[in-house]
Amino acid sequence: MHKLVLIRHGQSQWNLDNRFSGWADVDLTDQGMAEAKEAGRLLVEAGYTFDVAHTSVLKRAVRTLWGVLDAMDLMWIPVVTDWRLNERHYGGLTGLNKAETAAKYGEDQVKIWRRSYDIPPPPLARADNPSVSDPRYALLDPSMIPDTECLKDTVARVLPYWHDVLAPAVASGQRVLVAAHGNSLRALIKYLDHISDEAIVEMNVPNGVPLVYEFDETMKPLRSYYLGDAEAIAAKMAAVANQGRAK
Ligand SMILES: O=C(O)[C@@H](CO)OP(=O)(O)O
Repeated sequence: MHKLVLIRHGQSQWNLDNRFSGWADVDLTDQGMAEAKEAGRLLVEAGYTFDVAHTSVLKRAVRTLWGVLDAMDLMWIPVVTDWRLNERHYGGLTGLNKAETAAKYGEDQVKIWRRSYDIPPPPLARADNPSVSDPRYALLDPSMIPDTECLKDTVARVLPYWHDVLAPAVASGQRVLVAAHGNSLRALIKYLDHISDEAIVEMNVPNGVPLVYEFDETMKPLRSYYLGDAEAIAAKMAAVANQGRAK
């Protein structure tokens, strides 16, 4: 049997401020860093260790990974950063307050923008897209840099990373940790658990909680589970869902 551990970053400043983040490079709050350390502690307690870690090119995921690895005394393992693990691009909503956006456009519209499978938020104008001139994407063909993304678009970049990089590593026996984002993880989870386009709308990933996947020898997912207190995890998931309320 093979195992893989996924973790969404801890609370970011814009999670706290309830703003759409997407590709904006927002840092963790002190609580977010504490969540990362606690996740590392839980992983040690449950007997986990890792040979390699993968994360996005956004500091809230990178720093979460650092916190987890620090708590596990594993800061020496190889770390691979890749833009394909980035959060879903939030287009023209990036930086806006979610509750204010819901008050202006309605909660239903915000839920469509946040959670529908194939309806993207309004795009950024190319000239206003800071990622185009961001050095971290300099090696990317500019046509690959999105101006907005729906979850389907995120699936289209996350799955090649799964098939080409992550799944072969796990299948070869490496113990892999992935620190990423709510929607890049929803993209992967949708694929691994065969979740329908309709059902994925109601699925929210809590901040800073390790999610373990078990696979058979052919990399067929057998089961998955979060580590930690079930009630606290359910409360964190509900809090994520409620971010789209007008209040
Ligand atoms: O703002 C974002 O980029 C994401 C994750 O924090 O939010 P949401 O849960 O609304 O998709």
